[in-house]
Amino acid sequence: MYRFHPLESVVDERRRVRQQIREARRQLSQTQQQAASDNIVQRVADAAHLASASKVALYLANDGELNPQPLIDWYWANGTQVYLPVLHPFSSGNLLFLRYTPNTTMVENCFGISEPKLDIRLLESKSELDIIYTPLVAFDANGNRIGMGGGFYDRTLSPWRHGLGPRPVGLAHNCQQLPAIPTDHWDIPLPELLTPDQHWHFS
Ligand SMILES: Nc1nc2c(c(=O)[nH]1)N(C=O)[C@@H](CNc1ccc(C(=O)N[C@@H](CCC(=O)O)C(=O)O)cc1)CN2
Ligand SMILES: Nc1ncnc2c1ncn2[C@@H]1O[C@H](COP(=O)(O)OP(=O)(O)OP(=O)(O)O)[C@@H](O)[C@H]1O
Repeated sequence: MYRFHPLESVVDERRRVRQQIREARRQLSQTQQQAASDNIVQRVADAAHLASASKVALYLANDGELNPQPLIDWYWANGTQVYLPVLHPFSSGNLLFLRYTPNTTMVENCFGISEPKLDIRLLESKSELDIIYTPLVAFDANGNRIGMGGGFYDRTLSPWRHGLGPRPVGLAHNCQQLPAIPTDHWDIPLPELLTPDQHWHFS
C-alpha cells in the first residue's frame, strides 16, 4: 500500500519506497513471473522500433526483477546482438556493456549477479547500442525511476538528458508503479517503459 508521509526527506522516502517495492516484487509467484516475461516479448514484437533494433542491452534478473531471459532468447533468435551490464573494474559506479551469447563465459559480480567475464573483445561502445533496457525498482506516470541505489544507470543514461546516446526503455512489473516518485537532479526520466499490462510513452 502506498502511503503519504509528510515531512520525510527525499532520501528517506526513496529508501523506504525501494524496500517496499523490492519486497512486493519478490512476492510474485513463478507463474506470475513467467507470464510477465512472456507478455513483454509480445509487447516488443508488436513495437517496430524495439523489434528492429540491431544492438540492445538487457540485464539478468535479480531480486524479483522482471526476467528478460525470454526477451533475450527472442532477440537472439532474430539475430539482434545482446549486451549485458558489467561493473566497471576501476571506474566505480559505472557500467560497461559486453556482448552476451549462449557461449559467453560468465562470472558473478559483487552483488551476486552474473555478468560476462571481462574481455576487451566483447566490449561495445555505449554509443553503438540502440536501446538500453533498464532495470528499476519503481516508476511513476512521468517516467521517473528509482533503481537499486548505486546510480549506475543514472550515470550510464546521462547523455539521454540531451537526447543523446541509446534510448532507455524501462522494464517493470505492474506492481512497481507508484503515483509519484521524489526525484533528484541527477535522475534521468525514462521516455518509454514496458510492463506486462501497458506500453508507456512518457512525454
Ligand atoms: N539485474 C540487474 N543488474 C544490474 C543492476 C540492476 O539493477 N539489476 N544494476 C543497476 O544499478 C547494476 C548493479 N547494481 C546493484 C546495486 C545494488 C544491488 C543490491 O542487491 N544491493 C544489496 C546489497 C548487496 C551487497 O552490497 O552485498 C541491497 O541493497 O540489498 C544489486 C545491484 C548492474 N547490474
Ligand atoms: N550522473 C551522475 N554522476 C555522478 N553521480 C551520480 C550520477 N547519477 C547518480 N549519481 C550518484 O549515485 C547515487 C545513487 O543515485 P540514485 O539513488 O538515484 O540511484 P538509482 O537510480 O536508485 O540507481 P541506478 O541508477 O543504479 O538504478 C547518488 O548518491 C548520486 O550522487
